[in-house]
Amino acid sequence: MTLTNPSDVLSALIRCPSVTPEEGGALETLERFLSELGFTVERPVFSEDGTPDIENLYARLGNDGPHLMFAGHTDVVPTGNLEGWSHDPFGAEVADGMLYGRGAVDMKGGIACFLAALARLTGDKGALPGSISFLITGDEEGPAINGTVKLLEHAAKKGESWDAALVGEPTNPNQLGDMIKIGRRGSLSAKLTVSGTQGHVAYPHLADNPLRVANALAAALLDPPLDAGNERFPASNLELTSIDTGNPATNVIPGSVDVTFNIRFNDGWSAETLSAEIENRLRQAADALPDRATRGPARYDISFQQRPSPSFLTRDDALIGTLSGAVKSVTGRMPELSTTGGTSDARFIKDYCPVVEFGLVGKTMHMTDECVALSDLETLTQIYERFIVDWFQAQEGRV
Ligand SMILES: N[C@@H](CCC[C@H](NC(=O)CCC(=O)O)C(=O)O)C(=O)O
Ligand SMILES: [Zn+2]
Ligand SMILES: [Zn+2]
Repeated sequence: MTLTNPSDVLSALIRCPSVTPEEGGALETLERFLSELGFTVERPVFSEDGTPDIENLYARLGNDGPHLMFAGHTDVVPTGNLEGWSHDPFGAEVADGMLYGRGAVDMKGGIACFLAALARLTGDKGALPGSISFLITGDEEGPAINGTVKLLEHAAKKGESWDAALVGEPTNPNQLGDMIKIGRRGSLSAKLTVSGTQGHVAYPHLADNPLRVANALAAALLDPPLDAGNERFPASNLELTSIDTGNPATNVIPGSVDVTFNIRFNDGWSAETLSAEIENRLRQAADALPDRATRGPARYDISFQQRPSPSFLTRDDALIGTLSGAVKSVTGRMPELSTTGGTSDARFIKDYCPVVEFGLVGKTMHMTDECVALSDLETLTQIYERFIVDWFQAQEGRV
């Protein structure tokens, strides 16, 4: 195997079953590869009550600035139904020009391409005109508590600082060159509990069905829409994720119901203003309920997630321009600058340096038969190579 070949690197990583929170040998493999390239590697483990211990990796090549960070994760989501896979999810099998395996695109593939790009650059041209770091967690797909956020704090405490960061998440919807992510919407989850009075379905006047109230309150959450979006971000969106009474019987009115939902919000909101809006909508909907004269006011409780994700937007035009230029020069396509989709660990990195995201095609991420075209691995490696060279050159121009 050779480190300049991204499919060799990716195959080795896919063969490590690193389903969150298991390290699965993936960080160990990466450490070996990075050490071969001359990186100084650290493997801190972070812990917190109520969460699994998580292994992480921070590696640096070079001692001087400018300093570019590549960030990502080696943990992967579970395989799901094994019968849905036509290839071993940890076998790294190749068929018809596609490399199969969990993490192929999300995002061991991105890591493999960046590592191969560096192996080519350091092999061809020797020392870098600055430093490059890998900031890699084993806790992106999980609670994200013992991962990137703590790794950044840990490295910064030791005196590390960065001029820019590239996250290698799969940002392209259909083909390489489609899309760069320059920001992310925020994420806020919540649970609404509505209490009623349990009873017999044939005697509803003796009970107080919480589902009737929950139905009205949920409708008020969904309509009107939170906003229409703006030139920077798509519209904010509230999705119901569960309505659960825990009631297995068909002839019992349940005593209470939990309604859970998640909101993806743009930069018109903060978690605080959004929580206030939700509380306000619930209050108004509860006050407007008909037929509560005999049963009294609706009884409900709303609780919001402890650690919501903020929205963010990268405003470093030079960084975005360098990445877009690298994508265009290799693929011939000018990528869309987007803030669509989910959130990512870039939400933590943005507190330390400007951050942009570009990786593989995300079509099969989290699915059975996750796979990547071998040709995409080669193209992304060339894009990363171009980006690294151009970024360091642009830094010289800045001095
Ligand atoms: N589990 C973590 C973080 C969840 C992050 C997740 N991101 C994606 O699925 C990426 C998809 C994309 O790039 O559009 C999400 O948005 O839920 C946590 O909850 O902290
Ligand atoms: Zn990912
Ligand atoms: Zn993922």
